[in-house]
Amino acid sequence: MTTVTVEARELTRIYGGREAVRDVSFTLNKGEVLGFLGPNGAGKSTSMKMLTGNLAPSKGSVKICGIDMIENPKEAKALIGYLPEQPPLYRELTVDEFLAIAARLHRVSGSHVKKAVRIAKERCGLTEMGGRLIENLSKGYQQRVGIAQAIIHNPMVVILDEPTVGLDPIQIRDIRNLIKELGGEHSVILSTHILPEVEMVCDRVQIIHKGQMVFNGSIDILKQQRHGNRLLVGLSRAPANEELLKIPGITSVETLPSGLLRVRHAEGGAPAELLVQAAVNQNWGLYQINPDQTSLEEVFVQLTFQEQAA
Ligand SMILES: Nc1ncnc2c1ncn2[C@@H]1O[C@H](COP(=O)(O)OP(=O)(O)OP(=O)(O)O)[C@@H](O)[C@H]1O
Repeated sequence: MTTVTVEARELTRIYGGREAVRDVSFTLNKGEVLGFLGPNGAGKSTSMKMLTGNLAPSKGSVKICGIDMIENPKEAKALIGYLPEQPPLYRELTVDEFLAIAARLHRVSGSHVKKAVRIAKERCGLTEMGGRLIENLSKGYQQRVGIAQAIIHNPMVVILDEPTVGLDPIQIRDIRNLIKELGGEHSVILSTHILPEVEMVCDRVQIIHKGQMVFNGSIDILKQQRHGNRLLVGLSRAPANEELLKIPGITSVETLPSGLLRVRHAEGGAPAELLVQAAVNQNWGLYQINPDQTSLEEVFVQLTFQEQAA
């Protein structure tokens, strides 16, 4: 049975008469990692703050495991772990000291604090770092400490706002792996402006643009959009485009600067086999044929453009 952990309904936030977030609704199930994707200024942080009870919505509601954030904020917040965009770290403390304080703030009972700190450190790859001052850690390790404080009370829902910003590629890879692992036991909402990050880490994605949701679906649907209806074809003795257009299903042919041909085909049509047969029969010198994927960036532009045009 799927357990709904987060239910957001028509979340709206108005700043000085301007809607920073408008009518954002979604549900999140146990174990899912949801990507909350959007360019800078789209309204991600504002949404994260409303979801975590740090900012009151102008309209709409949030329920965490069925508990209403406005009616029962204490109970609802206890089920959430939150890493804000600016991690709340006491840099002059050691990792152990800081995590012990975070545990107490999250109401972990005195006798369980030590164990909670140990488990959070283990899960975040910080076991060897307990005695180190936070200010002396690399940014990647500081971010791990930020995630460790978010999961110290073993919350149902973990909300991470742009957790990989400012990290180097290795640190980014490590943090993404850690987020994936968290998804097994917790529900995770990952706010990010990086499309490949969502593809690597998330099961589901929501795209927010100018405060409104423009896409809400499984990561597979987003990936399918990337495949589009295009093939990249290399022919060393390419015929005139008209010859290729005679192949059933092919709707257009474009020669790219690299010499490759971008062949578009009708929705559902798969002319690759016919094209290969024709190339062999007519000695066109076929040396490459593969799907021409739309980048996630292109998909994003298409989705946000559709929204603007609507
Ligand atoms: N306290 C505030 N007062 C007025 N406007 C605000 C406030 N906080 C955010 N905004 C505006 O609301 C919009 C959404 O901001 P938000 O920080 O939620 O976006 P974001 O997607 O998280 O972007 P970023 O990744 O750059 O933080 C922006 O236009 C921002 O300028």
